[in-house]
Amino acid sequence: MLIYPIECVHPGHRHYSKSERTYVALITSRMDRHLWYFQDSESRWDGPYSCVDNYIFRLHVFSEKNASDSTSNTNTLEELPPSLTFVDLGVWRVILERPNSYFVIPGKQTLQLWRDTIISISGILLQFFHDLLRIINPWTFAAFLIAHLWTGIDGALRLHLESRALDTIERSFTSGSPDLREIGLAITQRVLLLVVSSVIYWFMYRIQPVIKNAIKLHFQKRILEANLNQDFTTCQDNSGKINADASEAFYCFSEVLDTADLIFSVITQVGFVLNFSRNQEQGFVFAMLCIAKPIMSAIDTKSLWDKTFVAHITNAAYNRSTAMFSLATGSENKQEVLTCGLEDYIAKEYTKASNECEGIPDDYPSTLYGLRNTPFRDVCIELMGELPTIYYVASCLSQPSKFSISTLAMLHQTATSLRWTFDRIASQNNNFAQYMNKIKSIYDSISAKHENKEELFTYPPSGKDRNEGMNVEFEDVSFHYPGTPSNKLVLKSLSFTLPSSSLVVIVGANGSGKSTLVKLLTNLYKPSTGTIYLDSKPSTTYISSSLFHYLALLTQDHSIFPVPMLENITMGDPDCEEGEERTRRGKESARLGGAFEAIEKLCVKDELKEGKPKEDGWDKVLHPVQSVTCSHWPMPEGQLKDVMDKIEKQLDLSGGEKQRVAASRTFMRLLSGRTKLVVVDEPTSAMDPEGELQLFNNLRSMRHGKTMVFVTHRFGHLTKHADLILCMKDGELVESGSHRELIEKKGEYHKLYNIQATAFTEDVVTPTNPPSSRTNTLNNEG
Ligand SMILES: Nc1ncnc2c1ncn2[C@@H]1O[C@H](COP(=O)(O)OP(=O)(O)OP(=O)(O)O)[C@@H](O)[C@H]1O
Repeated sequence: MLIYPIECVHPGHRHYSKSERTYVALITSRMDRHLWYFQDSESRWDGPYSCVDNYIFRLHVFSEKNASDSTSNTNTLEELPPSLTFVDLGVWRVILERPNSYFVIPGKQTLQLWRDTIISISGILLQFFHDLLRIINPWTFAAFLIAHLWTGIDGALRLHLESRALDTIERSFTSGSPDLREIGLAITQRVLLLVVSSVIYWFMYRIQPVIKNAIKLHFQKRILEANLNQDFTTCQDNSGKINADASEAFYCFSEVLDTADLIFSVITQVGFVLNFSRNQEQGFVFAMLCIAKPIMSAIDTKSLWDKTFVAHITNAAYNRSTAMFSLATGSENKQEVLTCGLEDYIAKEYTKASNECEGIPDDYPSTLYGLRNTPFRDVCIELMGELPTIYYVASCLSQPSKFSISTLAMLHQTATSLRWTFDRIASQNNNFAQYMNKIKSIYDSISAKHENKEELFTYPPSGKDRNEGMNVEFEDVSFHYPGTPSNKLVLKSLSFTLPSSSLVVIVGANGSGKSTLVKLLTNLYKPSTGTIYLDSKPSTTYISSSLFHYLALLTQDHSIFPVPMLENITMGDPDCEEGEERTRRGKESARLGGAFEAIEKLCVKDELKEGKPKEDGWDKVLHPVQSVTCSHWPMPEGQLKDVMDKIEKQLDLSGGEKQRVAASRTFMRLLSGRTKLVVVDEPTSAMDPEGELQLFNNLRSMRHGKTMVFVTHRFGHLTKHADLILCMKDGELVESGSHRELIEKKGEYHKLYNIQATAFTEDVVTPTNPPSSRTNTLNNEG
């Protein structure tokens, strides 16, 4: 089941109960109600964030009319705090920090940005280089550094040699007797410089991939560890997501080196200019005029990158056309698009929406922001660029005897190099700030902290009987999902006890809080108020990892991992000793979970591995990570395409079979013998009735020494075995007791139960089972 990109989302999170996902799909596919629209709070931009960073976008509800009448930008934000302001640029709304004063000295902001960036990142930069020195061999590091810095000297050296060569040639022409030795020496030096530079650049580009890979692997490992150490609550929160990209670390390094080169270039080139101008009358003035334009454009850039901002698309028609485009192109939507006959509808809606936003630019906000400048500034800067030539021509006209071709050529060369270097400074300014932010975000991510600071004890507590399941006690527990703006309670004042080794069934209507209860039971979330006691100690006082060691959780959201099928199952008990025993247990678990036959069926001949008869289904990786890339897409017909198709070929299992694999993983965990609490949350939605019955029977057969909790809408198989049934409604525990007690109460449980019972008794009418003799199978169970 898919959620279309035009979806209803709670602000700040994207979670639904299982049934809500269905309702959203229904609402969006029928289009007969309000169209709920969500502005993506994740489309964030790099930049030095401060208060804008955590600004939460509000859910905005458009009526269908609003959505179609949407060429104008709509204000989808909560009232902005006074320190923020916004500007609409094309389809974008850009939220910025309000400037302290509208009169800004040109260049002041740029200089402030440099200062702030340097102050805020100097510590991190030191740590970054300290880490790099540990990752990269010091000799390679030094060689790479020197090669990089060479690019800074290279320009000035070339200018120097060129000036010497030109000077010698001019002197030869004017004197009438060429100084061949001098000319030869100048040319040789220049050739030597070219050779040395080429070798250095060759070396630099050769070792660059090696260094890049070492840095990426190092930071990838640290990001992986940070992700693994992150607790569930933080990981569910958008702002807590670890989004850092390890490959960026190398580019950050490269950016720091580029900046160092640049500084070096500036110093050496300015040095050359000063030296050169010492020998030329008015040379110094000329040099200053050369750099006036680049300096001016460097410090007075009207760029968005030197501002703290968040940009988001507020043009509803634009968002709608994007949504329609993704509906048409996403392979995950294809089935529903075809079967609902949505082709014409999507094409029509796309055209309608894209017509509405025609002519409204959607370029990057920073580009659009730059276009707001008046032409006056550009004209002034361009005119400044002409000053050196005007100045030189004027001085030649006033003193023609001083005219020299070589000086003119050199001054021209110098002016070009200087301009180029200063232009680089203008663009480097933004890049440097961006990349420094990236380093910061990488380090922020890898130092993400655990939420629970009180963890004191390891589970199980001393004195716990090995043959007993976990005792669970809820004392006045309420819960709201962290980050939900309204703090709406999803569970309200729950108090109950699940005795050790009992079999408990939780029932209730959709959205009543069953799965949330499961997340609290398994310690994924902590209660907002109240206490959960696990074997008489508050759950928050246990070290989470030690507690998880004794838990087994099976839900319908379990996934197939991108590893071989057998490993997919044996990962249920990572502590199981490698080798034959692990394989035996894996296969035994597959039998118990009902996945054995499905996995055996995966046995196929691997056409690429010549001579290898058949690949074992147990070794098959169902959803391998993408490993193939090609030069053309789609690949033209031919042998190369055949090879690619074979590499790409994938097998798949049915939904029910995948659930069986996930169940097998849980059995692997149960076979470890240490599990004390088993929680099963509707894991059989896609299974056939026989498979479901078998799974529940197999789970029950292993209940010795375990407390077992089942969440289910299908009561038949389980309730008659339950020691305790908890019936939930709107986040409250409305009834609890045995099946018989709850039926006798004639309350919520009785109502839910009877709906299922009636469905069976009214519909199953066969010649051997005439209406008069209908049997109420389910009621008889009670
Ligand atoms: N991650 C989340 N953040 C915020 N609210 C959530 C989150 N997950 C669920 N909810 C809300 O909590 C309520 C209870 O959801 P829960 O999944 O516990 O219900 P349920 O009883 O398991 O429903 P179903 O039978 O449909 O699976 C729902 O109203 C849902 O919108």
